Amino acid sequence: MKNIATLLSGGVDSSVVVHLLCEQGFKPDLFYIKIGMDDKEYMGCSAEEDIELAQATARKYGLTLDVIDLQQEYWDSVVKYTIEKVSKGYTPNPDVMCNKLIKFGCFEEKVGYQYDFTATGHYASTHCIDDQTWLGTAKDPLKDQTDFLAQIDKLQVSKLMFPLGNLMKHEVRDIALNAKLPSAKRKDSQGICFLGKINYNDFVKRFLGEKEGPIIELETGKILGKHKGFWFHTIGQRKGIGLAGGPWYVVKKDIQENTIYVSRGFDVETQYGDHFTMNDFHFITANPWKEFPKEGVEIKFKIRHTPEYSPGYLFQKGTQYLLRSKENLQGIAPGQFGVIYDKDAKICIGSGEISF
Ligand SMILES: Nc1ncnc2c1ncn2[C@@H]1O[C@H](COP(=O)(O)OP(=O)(O)OP(=O)(O)O)[C@@H](O)[C@H]1O
Repeated sequence: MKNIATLLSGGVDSSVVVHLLCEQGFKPDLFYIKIGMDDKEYMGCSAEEDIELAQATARKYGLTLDVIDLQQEYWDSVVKYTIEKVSKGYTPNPDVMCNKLIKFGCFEEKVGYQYDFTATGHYASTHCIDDQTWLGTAKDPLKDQTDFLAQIDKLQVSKLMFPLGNLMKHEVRDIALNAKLPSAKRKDSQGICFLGKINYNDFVKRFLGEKEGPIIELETGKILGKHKGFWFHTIGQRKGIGLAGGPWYVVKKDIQENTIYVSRGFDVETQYGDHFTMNDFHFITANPWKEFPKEGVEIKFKIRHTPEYSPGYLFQKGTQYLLRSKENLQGIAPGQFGVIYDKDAKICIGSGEISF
């Protein structure tokens, strides 16, 4: 019998994982990971509510729930990475790092290593091809979370179980309602591990403060207003720029000068690009392409958390990888991960940070 650790958040998805595993005859040990600060200013009381719901689920199935405190580790790794990137003008992705370093990193070192598998409620799948485990996409394209998992490694993926990968979200909700799970009627969580629970700008302000700088129209050079620090803005951003007569989009940032450049209009050319390079490209399981043809390898990719996979070509240039998109892309922001899939978007091959 497989020995399974299950990461339980108190939300609907991971509770359904517990239900499905028990239905299959497993008796998983359940773990809630504490990653936020106890500081109420940051967290409100949602962690307490999460833990109560997780405990209720554990009781319902007669399983044990342990709370694993990884707050310090989270701040030392994920928060540090986030602030470092933001201060250099990049657009970080804390969720990607939380999965790699915390949920499947520190947790594995402290607890997970004692188990054969770790199960989570991520919408993703695993596939065994040629004796190796590969990360696969989820059946529900709206819920697929492989882009958040695209920095995990071969060892991590080989130990993971994603029991929801073959289900649509509405099926998961139905299972939760029919099984009368304590979390059945809970709303979906909104992305970013703990940052989703606080105001992102307040969080950034606490670390980097404010520093006024100009907002300039790219095409005319006209100063249109002021911003409070380039770190509050990201390429492609439309909301929260504070200018009248829009839509305005952030199209460029000058970090040295603390200047934000914007363009106006629904479909302005300066918003678009069709290629980017990635540093330190990370293959999850292996590099499936022994050689890169001159015309590139045909792939699908994502540069942000969207349901669509975009078509493009991947090229290798020394230690860097270059992606050329078949379609124009809006808001290519350095720091985001370019996540690469096979051409049918079935396997998530890996990811690399988009460089300036
Ligand atoms: N604090 C936590 N402790 C333990 N596991 C967690 C925690 N947060 C998330 N997870 C695990 O990671 C998975 C994906 O997390 P995400 O934040 O995307 O939640 P979700 O898709 O809304 O899932 P859920 O409905 O279970 O909260 C969860 O299903 C769960 O298995």
